[in-house]
Amino acid sequence: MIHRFAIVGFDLDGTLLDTSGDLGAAVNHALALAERDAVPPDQVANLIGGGARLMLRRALELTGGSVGLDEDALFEALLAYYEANIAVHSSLYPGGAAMLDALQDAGTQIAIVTNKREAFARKLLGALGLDDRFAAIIGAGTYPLKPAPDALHAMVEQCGGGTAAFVGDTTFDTAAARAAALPCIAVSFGFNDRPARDLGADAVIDHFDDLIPALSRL
Ligand SMILES: O=C(O)COP(=O)(O)O
Ligand SMILES: [Mg+2]
Repeated sequence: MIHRFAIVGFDLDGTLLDTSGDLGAAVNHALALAERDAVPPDQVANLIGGGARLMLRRALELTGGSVGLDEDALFEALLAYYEANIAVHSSLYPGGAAMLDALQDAGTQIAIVTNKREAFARKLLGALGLDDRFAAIIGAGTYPLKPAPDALHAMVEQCGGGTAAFVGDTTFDTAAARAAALPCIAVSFGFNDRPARDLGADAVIDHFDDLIPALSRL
């Protein structure tokens, strides 16, 4: 046994996948409709983690506020653009494929819990040829968003129960894991809303090669 967990859950944006290019393009599409400047690529990561609505709100705040704008219409435009361009610049972080293989070879069930809309999460994972691997894919739509623990409880249930750990990149993930009483590992290469060592995780990894060793120490 390489680690003690029957289930390892992953956050999607900024944890398993670097989606900042496509999310950034979608948010900048909405900003352009509002005649706002684009958010520079190095600032896009700071907008992501609490769902698409919060991403748009944060982008509008950065570029002059939302007074006088039809935020609902901008949000719909953002979603439509994102859905049509969901996997143009998105890919697994380095070492992700080998790490998922190693977990599955060891008999571990892998799952996704994301604040991204579930249909989008499934479409993106499908476009990358990854959707068949996961025992559960849970996105926004059915349960309250992370940091609420509900989706993590549902993940364990959908995987048939057992000891679980969660891997994430923001305080939305670490707080959800804490609330669900699951051990949590933070990745330092994602869209961290605080320095990775301050996210409140049980361990921090800088590369997916270090995930299984970190799980085995929990
Ligand atoms: O949609 C978001 O803002 C974040 O999604 P995530 O939960 O996969 O990081
Ligand atoms: Mg994330």
